Amino acid sequence: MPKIVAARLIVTSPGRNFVTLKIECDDGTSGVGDATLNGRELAVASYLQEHVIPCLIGREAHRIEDIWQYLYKGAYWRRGPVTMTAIAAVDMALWDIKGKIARLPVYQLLGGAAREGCMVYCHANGATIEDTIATAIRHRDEGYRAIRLQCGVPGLASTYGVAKAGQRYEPADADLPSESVWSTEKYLRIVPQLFAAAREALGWDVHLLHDVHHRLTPIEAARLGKDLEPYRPFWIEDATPAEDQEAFRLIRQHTTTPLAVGEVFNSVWDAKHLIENRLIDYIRATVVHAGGLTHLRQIASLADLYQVRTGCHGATDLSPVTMAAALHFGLSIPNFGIQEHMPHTEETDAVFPHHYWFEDGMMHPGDAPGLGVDIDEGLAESYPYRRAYLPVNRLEDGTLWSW
Ligand SMILES: O=C(O)C(=O)C[C@H](O)[C@H](O)CO
Ligand SMILES: [Mg+2]
Repeated sequence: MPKIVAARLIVTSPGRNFVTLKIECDDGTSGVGDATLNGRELAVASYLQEHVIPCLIGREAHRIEDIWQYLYKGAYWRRGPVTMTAIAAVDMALWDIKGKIARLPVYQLLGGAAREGCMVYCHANGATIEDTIATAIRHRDEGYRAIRLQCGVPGLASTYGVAKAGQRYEPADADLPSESVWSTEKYLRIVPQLFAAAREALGWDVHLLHDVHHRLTPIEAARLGKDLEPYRPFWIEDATPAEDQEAFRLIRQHTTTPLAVGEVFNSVWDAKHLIENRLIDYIRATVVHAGGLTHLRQIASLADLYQVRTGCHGATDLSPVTMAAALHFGLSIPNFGIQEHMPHTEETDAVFPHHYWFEDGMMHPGDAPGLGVDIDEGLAESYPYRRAYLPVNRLEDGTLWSW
């Protein structure tokens, strides 16, 4: 049985920060795991370096479940984004190692392909409705079958999901948190207009999605859901902050627009009430922030009992290692719904050579043994870490609000 002899962290910033864990075994096999927590990268790196790596040395790499339980129960302090991201990195690297030793892609170890590929959604954003729709048309022509629409809000200088003129959208945009101003009233006027224009321009054969990004109260979210019903959105996401889980019952009572929640969740316990009470339709927990493949499978299994499907988070702050793991996961589970796909920059793709591919609106993890993604450590070294924060958000009167 291969034993873990070394584990090290690679922190790199090819345009944005990524933390990667590489585990090495005495038979020469190695595996990689993503440990990136946007804006809090070094907290996870330090947790791994100081508290996890010393416990890994000498353990049998094949005992994934036991190592998971050891790191979770053995820490005494459970859950939380830093802990669960660190455990996820170890878990991904161990599945990668197991696949390489078995000479099988990870999805085969998880039960094999349950579908031909994973339907993905991309992002269309623009300062105006017209700009957003022009981008959506381009993405549809590239083959995407599902597109998330976000547009600027007249009267607000910036909003979540919309890039500055001529730039790619990247939320961690400054050395210290930048501040944006938010108006629910202005926002609720524009989004139904965006969806009406999108159906007019794109027709009905493409799925349309929208991310509220935690900014509405339950009754405002209910109104948005109702207003969007005529345009049949695939989902609205994070309609209200999910700490207040009963709030989703109120939203549900008013609208049939499907609800997606959970990109900030890190444990099945965060999702249990929402799932068991049928308060959501899609669970967005991800491999990297929810304890790796081992724990995300548990979340998906619970969700499957209640006909809740997965819609894993896949923004650019999740590295190509997570993207690969998400595709192995999505291909193999019974209740896959959709996977977010926000392509990485060329610099990031070069640092993380990978085998996954996109065709005709679907992605596939490829058939390389393990996760099918690696890290070019020499190239990674040429992009040193740069501190970067997510913005904060305030109402027009200065009240701090959810970003
Ligand atoms: O991709 C999404 O749906 C997001 O909401 C992206 C998040 O803002 C981003 O990952 C935060 O780091
Ligand atoms: Mg989101």
